[in-house]
Amino acid sequence: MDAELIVDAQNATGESPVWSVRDQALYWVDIPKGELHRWDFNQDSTRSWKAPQMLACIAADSRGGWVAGMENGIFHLQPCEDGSLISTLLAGVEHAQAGMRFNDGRCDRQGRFWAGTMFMDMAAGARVGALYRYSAGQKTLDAQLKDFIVPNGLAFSPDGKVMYLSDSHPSVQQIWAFDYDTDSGTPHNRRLFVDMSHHLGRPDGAAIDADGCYWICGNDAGLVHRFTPSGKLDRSLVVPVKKPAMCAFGGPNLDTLFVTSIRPGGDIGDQPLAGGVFALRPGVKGLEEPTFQG
Ligand SMILES: O=C1O[C@H](CS(=O)(=O)O)[C@@H](O)[C@H](O)[C@H]1O
Repeated sequence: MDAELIVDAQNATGESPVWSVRDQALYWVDIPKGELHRWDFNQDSTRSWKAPQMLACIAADSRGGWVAGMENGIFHLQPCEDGSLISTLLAGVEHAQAGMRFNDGRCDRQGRFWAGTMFMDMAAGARVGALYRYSAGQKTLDAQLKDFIVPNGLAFSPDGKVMYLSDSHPSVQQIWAFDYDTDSGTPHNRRLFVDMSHHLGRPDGAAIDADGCYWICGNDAGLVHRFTPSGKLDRSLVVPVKKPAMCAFGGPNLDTLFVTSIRPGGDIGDQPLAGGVFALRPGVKGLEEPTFQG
């Protein structure tokens, strides 16, 4: 199955693809450039907006616009027709140290926004990242889980009762599953779901399909893996870049797997499409992404 390039975005770090059923469009971000992008399915056209800070993860807000994890907090973003982006701080974060930002994030099936933080100099291996939950009206954020280097791969099972989370750092490369209390929004009973050091690529962004299988980008390996709910590798799909970053189901029938990617600095050698957004037809359908409930 061939991956089709849909946008030659040349993203530095393309992440957080989200299919909007309402707009019939794929939204995603370029983290270090602080850009929000939209690819319109019917027009095959792209628009972009610039945020005032690094922009790491987004979830559609049921009241309009987006909830986003950025450098120093959770923001509301309103992209405007004139090309401007109105950003409003919803809740600030007290990072463990300077030089941190949000990373991967999404809503649970009840519409609470979850996002993790990391120290931007990944090479330092600083275990200072934390996972935060943001619910409407909150003004401050409390860490729900701590001691991550690069929290990533956040996803929720179709019934919302299992939460998945990984750490991408080369020294960790684990994906965990938690029982998730949908009433209180609390993860517990953490256990190893997949040890990615036994598979190709580091775990990056993830998506869940309608069968409850977990799709995870194998960063550095040019692969997107599908794991069954029991943690067994079902298949691996190839993308024409080494660093796929995150995937999301979308398209009118939710049967397309969109994959964003990373364009490393310096000589990109044999990967001219690095940083692009790709579409795959994996033969399974995804689920509509939950919106933030304000
Ligand atoms: O900045 C990020 O980096 C890593 C990818 S990489 O190590 O640069 O290849 C990624 O896992 C993370 O999600 C992203 O925010």
